[in-house]
Amino acid sequence: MRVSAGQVLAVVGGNGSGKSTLLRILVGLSRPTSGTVSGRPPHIGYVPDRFTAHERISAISYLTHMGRIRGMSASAARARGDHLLERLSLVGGRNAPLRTLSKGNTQKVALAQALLVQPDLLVLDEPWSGLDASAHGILAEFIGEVAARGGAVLFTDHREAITKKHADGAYAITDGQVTWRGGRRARDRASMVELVLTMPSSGIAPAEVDWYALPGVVDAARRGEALVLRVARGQSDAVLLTALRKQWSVESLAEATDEPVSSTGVPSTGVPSTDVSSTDARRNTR
Ligand SMILES: Nc1ncnc2c1ncn2[C@@H]1O[C@H](COP(=O)(O)OP(=O)(O)OP(=O)(O)O)[C@@H](O)[C@H]1O
Repeated sequence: MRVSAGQVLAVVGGNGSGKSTLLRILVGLSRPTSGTVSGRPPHIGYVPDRFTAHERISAISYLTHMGRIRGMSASAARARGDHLLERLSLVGGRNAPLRTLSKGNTQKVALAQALLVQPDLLVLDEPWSGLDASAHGILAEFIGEVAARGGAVLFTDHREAITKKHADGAYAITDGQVTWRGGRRARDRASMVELVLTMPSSGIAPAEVDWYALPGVVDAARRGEALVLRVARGQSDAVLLTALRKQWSVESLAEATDEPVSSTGVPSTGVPSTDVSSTDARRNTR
């Protein structure tokens, strides 16, 4: 199974087929008996299928606490938490103790905690369950925003209509086997740009850059003298700025094609996509 930056993917399958288990393995909460996960990005947002909140702590105190655990300052975490709860229209208010919240409102707090730090990978286990119609729209906005920034999103849902509407593609789990069900690549393509960098005419060699460490870069490869980067549209300005500061010249910037720029690529310290492979999943490569 492969989850690329900028993609929104669904995992579908019947009750008990192993969707939640696969997601827990992906985020690192469960260890697979066999198989590996590679390329997990630094910031992962996760909404579990069950979010038990029998706590006295208020919604905003909980979010502030979670933000602090993830390295945010208390004031930044509180401000971000407030912003997210406001967008989600939390009924009961930010100061409501978690244990007094309804299922849907608890789900909103779970969603907010996953988005406190902008995630490179957002993993949502049946995120629509319990949410009302207006919150459905906000959830779709959040998913779109993460993907537009070059993050990957993976979610589960039982309903075909939800999967078709929100995902670029889907993996299905049947009898312990993960298979690619296909999908569209439109969002992925539209949100990627190809940036071609060359040596400056001054002849001064540009500085080395770990391109994969820059947010939004999903591919980097040499093409002759040039360096070709595939970058999420939302991050292309920042990547461009870094390139110019490191003495590269910009030859072109265009909408990316469907194909990766190269299969060989530039050696990286980070990996731009997350792979999950197991004895079973390996038989079904995309
Ligand atoms: N690959 C696997 N090998 C062994 N056990 C598994 C595997 N995948 C899932 N299970 C077990 O199957 C049970 C159900 O799995 P899980 O909760 O992941 O299913 P699900 O598809 O999310 O179900 P639901 O749609 O009802 O939420 C769990 O007890 C889990 O430990």
